[in-house]
Amino acid sequence: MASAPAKAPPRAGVTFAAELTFEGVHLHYGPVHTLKGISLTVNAGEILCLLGPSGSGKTSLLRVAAGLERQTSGRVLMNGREVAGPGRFVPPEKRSVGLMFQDFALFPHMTVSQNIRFGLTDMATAVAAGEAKAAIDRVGLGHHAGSYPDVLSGGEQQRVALARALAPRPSVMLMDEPFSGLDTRLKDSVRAETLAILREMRATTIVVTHDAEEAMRLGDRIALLDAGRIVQTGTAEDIYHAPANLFVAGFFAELNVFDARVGGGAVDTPLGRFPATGFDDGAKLTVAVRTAGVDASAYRGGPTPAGTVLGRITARRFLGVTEQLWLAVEGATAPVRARIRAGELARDARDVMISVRPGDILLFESASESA
Ligand SMILES: Nc1ncnc2c1ncn2[C@@H]1O[C@H](COP(=O)(O)OP(=O)(O)OP(=O)(O)O)[C@@H](O)[C@H]1O
Repeated sequence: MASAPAKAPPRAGVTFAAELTFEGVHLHYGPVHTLKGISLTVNAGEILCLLGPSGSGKTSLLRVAAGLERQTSGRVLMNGREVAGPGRFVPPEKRSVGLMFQDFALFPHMTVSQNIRFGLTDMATAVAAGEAKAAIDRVGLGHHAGSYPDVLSGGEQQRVALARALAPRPSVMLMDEPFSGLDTRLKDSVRAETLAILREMRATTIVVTHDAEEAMRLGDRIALLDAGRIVQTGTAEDIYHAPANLFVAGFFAELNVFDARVGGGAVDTPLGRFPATGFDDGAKLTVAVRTAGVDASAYRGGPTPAGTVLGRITARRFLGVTEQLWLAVEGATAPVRARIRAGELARDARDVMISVRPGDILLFESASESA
């Protein structure tokens, strides 16, 4: 039998994952109605990303799940058992939840080892020491067990915070923007390693983020929050391909947006005429075209192929793999933006033929009409 690679990290202890359910949860902070009827189930062992703009209520929902905040109405259940509701409130320390915050919240006067053992007070000393050591080794910080947090890098502090949250083997892990304090280069590797550990532990996890790409990288599913309401829940692919509304579409991709009215089963936009299947003639639509779905090739005169419109480059910016173009197009009140592969358009191109990939056109009934 092949032996395991010498440097394989020790494996993380497995938790007993719980299903976590929110039922019609409302939360008021005085006059501020922060959560407006949240109903959501996070399956046992699932990693769910709670995504939304600043102030949408992500942290508040996490605090309700942890028991740090008591909702105004509605219920929270773990494995079908009410942990917060009209008649029952289980305090945070009795919920088997692990918490990890954006600033890591390590105790500066405690060593790495003491920080991790902090959450293991219910265990016999020898057992706690063993569990803490296993958690430290799993995040690769065995050599720093006796160090104080201030000598650790940001990435190392993140790993201590992760080990501390996971050492008691919580049934549910709640992570509030756990990577936002890290620089971009470090973020990718720390995120991948964290994900690997969460998968090993099989803890039910909610990760709060305001970054759609991060949510797509991490989550089995994503729940998108806007102003205290969940606007859509699904896999990254589901949401990207079939966003529920313009807000969701705009959260997942950069868009060009036009207003149009359906006529003859289609809409006319500055980028061409697109089919409007499923909408009534006369309906007012918002047409969103992902910038990554707009293509441009140099125009050197003569007739243009069907399905293309002409535009003039007003600005272009090299971004490494891609290039961003700003295009003046007849009928468009704002510059049309295109995200093309870098190097595909001649440097001297000025006038271009623009085409749009059908899969990148999204049609929504205009808010004023659907209200
Ligand atoms: N303790 C509090 N007292 C009063 N209002 C609060 C309190 N905590 C949060 N809020 C308000 O509730 C709303 C949601 O805040 P929350 O922190 O949950 O949003 P968030 O989506 O996590 O935002 P961010 O990404 O900026 O952290 C905001 O309007 C906020 O001002």
